[in-house]
Amino acid sequence: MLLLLAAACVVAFVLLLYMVSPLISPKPLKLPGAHVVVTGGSSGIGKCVAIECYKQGAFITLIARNESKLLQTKKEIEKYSVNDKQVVLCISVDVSKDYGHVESVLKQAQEKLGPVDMLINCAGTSTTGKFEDLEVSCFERLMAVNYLGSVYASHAVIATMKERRMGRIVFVSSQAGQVGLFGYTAYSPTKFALRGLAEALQMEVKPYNIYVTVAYPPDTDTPGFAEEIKTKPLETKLISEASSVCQAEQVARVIVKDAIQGNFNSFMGSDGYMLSVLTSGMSPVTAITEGLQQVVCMGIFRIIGLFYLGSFDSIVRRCMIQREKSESTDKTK
Ligand SMILES: NC(=O)C1=CN([C@@H]2O[C@H](COP(=O)(O)OP(=O)(O)OC[C@H]3O[C@@H](n4cnc5c(N)ncnc54)[C@H](OP(=O)(O)O)[C@@H]3O)[C@@H](O)[C@H]2O)C=CC1
Ligand SMILES: CCCCCCCCCCCCCCCC(=O)[C@@H](N)CO
Repeated sequence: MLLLLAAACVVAFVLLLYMVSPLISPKPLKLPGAHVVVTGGSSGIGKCVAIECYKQGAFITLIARNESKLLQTKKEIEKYSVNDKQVVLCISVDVSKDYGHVESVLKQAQEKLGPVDMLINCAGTSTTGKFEDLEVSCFERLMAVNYLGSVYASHAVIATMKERRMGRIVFVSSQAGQVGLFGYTAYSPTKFALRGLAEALQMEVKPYNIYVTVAYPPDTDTPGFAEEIKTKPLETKLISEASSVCQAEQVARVIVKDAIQGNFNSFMGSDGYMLSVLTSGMSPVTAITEGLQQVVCMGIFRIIGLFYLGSFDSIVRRCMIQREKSESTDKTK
């Protein structure tokens, strides 16, 4: 009897889940004919995101500073056209400098290609090093580009999206925006900031059928990453080995898929999954099953996470001892 009751409860619960899930899950965005703006679209992840959207029939606006890189990328993207109406527009602007300028170029882009359906904030840069070795200007610069750059572009398109009651905004954060690690004192806070912005903004714009996505890519093989690795402290390199290096095409595919579906969280790989569950906090869910998984897995992932943290601490300690040894032998020479 009791067993029957329990079974009935389970069935009722599952039915309830199915009933409420359409309330939570957004309708997918249709990319064919849509206008997609990609900041940082001339290189790395942004370029691959632009190609992925173009392949699916979107019109693209690329935003970055270097004009020749933009034009070269435009040519590269155009090879993937799926119809002869598609356009790739290039805009050279620094997203971190003057809001008025960013606003006016986005207005021009909308006059040419129509209102923005999806904005992907991918322009960003990274500098690693020990806290005391990084100049304070570096903290200011990274916050300006990675955080304020995303604020400016999003601010410039949100009013039209609200009027049209549709749209997608993507913030490209990082796994370093979910956990603070050795060497990332200047970079991590800029990526954590995007998460706070995204949560608050999502709550404001959800009734207008606008969905916000935060992507947390791991180390990804891009020109930016190649630059970063030149000055990376040994500790940061060793710690980062906990998560493998991804290809930009692969990362872009996941970001575009999640953005189309309106998922708040976008991650890749098993460590990406664990980090996202662990750091889900008060972030919104876009499927009931997502919430359930978080409830069930949080505790066990915390235990796994503590082991990771322990191993990171021992990497840092070993490197410190090694450094001190080599410094003292240097002195005796
Ligand atoms: N690669 C990685 O390992 C990871 C990267 N990320 C994030 O993904 C994003 C892209 O990274 P990635 O592809 O490696 O970077 P790249 O350095 O390869 O590309 C960066 C792009 O952003 C543009 N950009 C940089 N600064 C500005 C600015 N001030 N105004 C306008 N455009 C700008 C660059 O063009 P230009 O210089 O001409 O302006 C370029 O198009 C970044 O936000 C990064 O933090 C997240 C996790 C991992
Ligand atoms: C249970 C929990 C598992 C935890 C696993 C933790 C693994 C952390 C590795 C993080 C690597 C940092 C990526 C930064 C990438 C980035 O943004 C820069 N490359 C930008 O250029």
